[in-house]
Amino acid sequence: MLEFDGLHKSYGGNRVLDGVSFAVAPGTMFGFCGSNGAGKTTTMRIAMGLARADAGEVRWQGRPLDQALRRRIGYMPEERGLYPKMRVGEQLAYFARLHGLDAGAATRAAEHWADRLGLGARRRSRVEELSLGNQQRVQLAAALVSRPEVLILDEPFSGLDPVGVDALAEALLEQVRGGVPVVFSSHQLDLVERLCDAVGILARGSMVAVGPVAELRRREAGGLLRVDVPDAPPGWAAGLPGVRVVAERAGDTLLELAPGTDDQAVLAAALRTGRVAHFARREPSLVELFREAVAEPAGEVAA
Ligand SMILES: Nc1ncnc2c1ncn2[C@@H]1O[C@H](COP(=O)(O)OP(=O)(O)OP(=O)(O)O)[C@@H](O)[C@H]1O
Repeated sequence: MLEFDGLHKSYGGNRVLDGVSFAVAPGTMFGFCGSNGAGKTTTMRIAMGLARADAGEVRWQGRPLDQALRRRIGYMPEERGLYPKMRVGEQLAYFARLHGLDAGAATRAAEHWADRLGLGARRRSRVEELSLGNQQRVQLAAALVSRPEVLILDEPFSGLDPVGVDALAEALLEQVRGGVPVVFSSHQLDLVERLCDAVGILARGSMVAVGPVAELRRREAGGLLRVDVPDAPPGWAAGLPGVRVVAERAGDTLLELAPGTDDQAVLAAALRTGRVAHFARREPSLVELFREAVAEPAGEVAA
């Protein structure tokens, strides 16, 4: 297990992390989500020893991370970290050697990952000559080239075109199939939902939701009901007790039911308007879960 355990971190009076805990099992992909400034980068930097936690620790296979263990981690920093003048192939081989591969193995790994990430034709180019998206591919190759046991990636998908996203996603899934735990931060929730076994949402200094996406969606599904009543007049559900109309378009209506509200009463009201084309509980999307999770509780906003 890769375990983030009770991380606290303040910068001056700004409390950024207030007990961040989550775990990533070997062979699983974890999507690390949260608003801008929530503390995702800070959490990853603490894991990599680039920032110091005020309290808490990060462990891999039960051992707190130290510099020796960190050499076994592939890390993609948010600020990126390539040498602009170095050629792509040399750079990748250099990173591989830094992580302990011998010269021959480092060159082979550099070639392999350049090809895998669609950079084969650019191996002799200087990094500064590449587009931003291609520099990003190099950065990812740099994280993979040392055959890491763990991958920690800060927004690896940002700025990639759809082909680049697919190449990166396939490379990461292959690592997962090989038993590597992968944690990556992202604002691209569709990707997180598609790729990740589990997701964590960071807000107000701690993880406000953690678990498999399907489980989180099921857990929150209780309140949402989609009713399609094509013949109903606009506002047909507005006065129903315990019901809030979330959206309504030509009779296709999304309702949020307060706890304890009888959905059969809603069905009866729907039938009174005429034909009911659809009536079902609806699971929220990850975007809706995210919005809900990061929203300030009403009391705190007032405060
Ligand atoms: N070295 C630092 N000194 C002071 N404040 C910092 C430092 N690093 C981060 N912070 C603050 O910590 C908070 C969390 O920043 P962080 O970069 O970890 O967020 P994030 O979740 O990665 O955001 P984003 O999604 O925008 O990348 C922010 O308020 C930021 O200003």
